[in-house]
Amino acid sequence: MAPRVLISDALSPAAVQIFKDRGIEVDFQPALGKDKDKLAEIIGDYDGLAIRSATKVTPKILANAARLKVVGRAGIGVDNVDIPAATARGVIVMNTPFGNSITTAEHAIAMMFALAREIPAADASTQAGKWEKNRFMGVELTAKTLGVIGCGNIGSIVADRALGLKMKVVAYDPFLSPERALDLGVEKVELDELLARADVITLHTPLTDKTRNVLSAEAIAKTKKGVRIVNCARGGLVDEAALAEALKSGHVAGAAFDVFVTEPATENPLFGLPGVICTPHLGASTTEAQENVALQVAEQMSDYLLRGAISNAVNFPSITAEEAPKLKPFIELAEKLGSFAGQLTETDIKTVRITYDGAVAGLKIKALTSSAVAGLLRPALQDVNVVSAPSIARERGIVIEETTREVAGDYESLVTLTVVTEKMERSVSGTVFADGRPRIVDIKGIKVDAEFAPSMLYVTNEDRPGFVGRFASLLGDAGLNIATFALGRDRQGGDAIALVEVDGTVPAEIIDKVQQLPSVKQAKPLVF
Ligand SMILES: NC(=O)c1ccc[n+]([C@@H]2O[C@H](COP(=O)([O-])OP(=O)(O)OC[C@H]3O[C@@H](n4cnc5c(N)ncnc54)[C@H](O)[C@@H]3O)[C@@H](O)[C@H]2O)c1
Ligand SMILES: O=C(O)[C@H](O)COP(=O)(O)O
Repeated sequence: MAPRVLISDALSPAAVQIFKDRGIEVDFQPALGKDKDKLAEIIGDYDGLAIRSATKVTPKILANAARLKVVGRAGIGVDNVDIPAATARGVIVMNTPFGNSITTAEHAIAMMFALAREIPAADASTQAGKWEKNRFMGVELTAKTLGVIGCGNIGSIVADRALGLKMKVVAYDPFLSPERALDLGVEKVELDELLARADVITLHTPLTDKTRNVLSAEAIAKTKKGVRIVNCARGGLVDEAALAEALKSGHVAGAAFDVFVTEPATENPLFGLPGVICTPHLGASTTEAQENVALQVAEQMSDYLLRGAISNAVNFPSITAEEAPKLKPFIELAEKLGSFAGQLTETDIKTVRITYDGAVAGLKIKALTSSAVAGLLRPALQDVNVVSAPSIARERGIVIEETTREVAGDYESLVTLTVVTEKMERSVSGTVFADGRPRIVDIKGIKVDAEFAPSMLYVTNEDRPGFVGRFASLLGDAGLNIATFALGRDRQGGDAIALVEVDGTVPAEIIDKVQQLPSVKQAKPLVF
């Protein structure tokens, strides 16, 4: 069945065409994001949800989204998506981190000019027939200091444009390296120095616990008298009430805001104050940027839904379309090794150790580890997948350790999963042969060679004559056909293992009878 995608925000229709061209069914309902009840009602029918900022992907929406595999944000900020809730439900969340950066930077520069020359007020006055030539006395930007708070993708484009305007640029960003600052031609400073020196301040950070109210009443008090403030990043970076006071007192000469604490902003402390210019979250709204992000998100979502390739996911490592087919058999192997160990583990898992030997060590092992952990947890928790597994394991205090060794041993690639509980430590290893099928090759240090089959019996016993005959007769008498039989032992007369593929499920009473056979230590049904 073709995957189905819902577009619930005003994306460029270019996205619809991409989905169709890729063979994905698509419903374009650009106003649906504002109707959360309707969205909750229909989201269960879709594998993918493409959004901008109007759709709020809440735990309630996710709870109804049984089929949902991916949320694609045509834009940058994913603060309208509950990422932990999506991750816990195994939903990939991806964005388009660069597609609207230039456009948004241009909006910030436009806002700075609009403030410097009071263009909106001058326009309104002129069109009202007032010709107030003496009312509007602007400031020149050349040689003024621009303070950039957050010098990432957008902040650095703004800095570049400002340098082109012959401004001096100082930047506050704890993650900006001195080398990058030098490359950009900006001066890296602490926040207090930026506040003291900037004629214009522009914000370009995400909204986090650290950046909320980065321009608080206290910070605004440290700015130069006559400073102008531009916010085209996120509402909440500036204390709106404190800024309103500073505008009224004349300490701040102007503020140009594209984003607000509450959006849509129908009322706000800044509205109507002198020197205030507002736009309705238009930073990314140009034909070019919207086309970029729509095309990109549709490609990314299609690649994931059709080929398992992951790019720009905020809750999972990237996997390219080239890597995906190479990873696929190893993802299956890791997941099955995890499942094998999970079905045999009855007590709390403390640590999971995964070792990648040989060629597999060069693949995206994060994805493999996540698959192994998903397989391991699934016997206990049905609702876990490769995206949610690491966070669920973390919540349960399970330590995950990974080791890679590029040198190959007996196998070109070998994946070994070791589970440590309070009572025991159990290892299982597997590989993928040229046929692309995963195989178990070692259990607790005993060599075997078995494929994973839908219904299997795992038996450990003492290596004594007669076991195989008795065991096979027991299954035969019960009408159970043995499809494949893999045996291994550590030494003659030592510990032995049998991994047996049977047609159909093995009834519990037969497992009990196997368990009672002489020399048998453990008998366990396994399903894959
Ligand atoms: N108005 C719009 O329509 C619009 C459009 C696009 C993006 N945005 C918003 O613009 C913001 C920036 O986007 P970007 O693509 O440049 O992001 P980015 O991740 O490339 O850059 C953010 C920068 O902020 C810095 N930062 C993080 N914490 C900081 C802190 N405590 N103090 C100072 N700096 C800090 C980071 O180091 C990074 O360099 C985001 O919030 C994004 O959602 C708004
Ligand atoms: O984070 C973003 O990309 C911007 O805030 C743009 O939001 P929008 O897609 O709703 O215009």
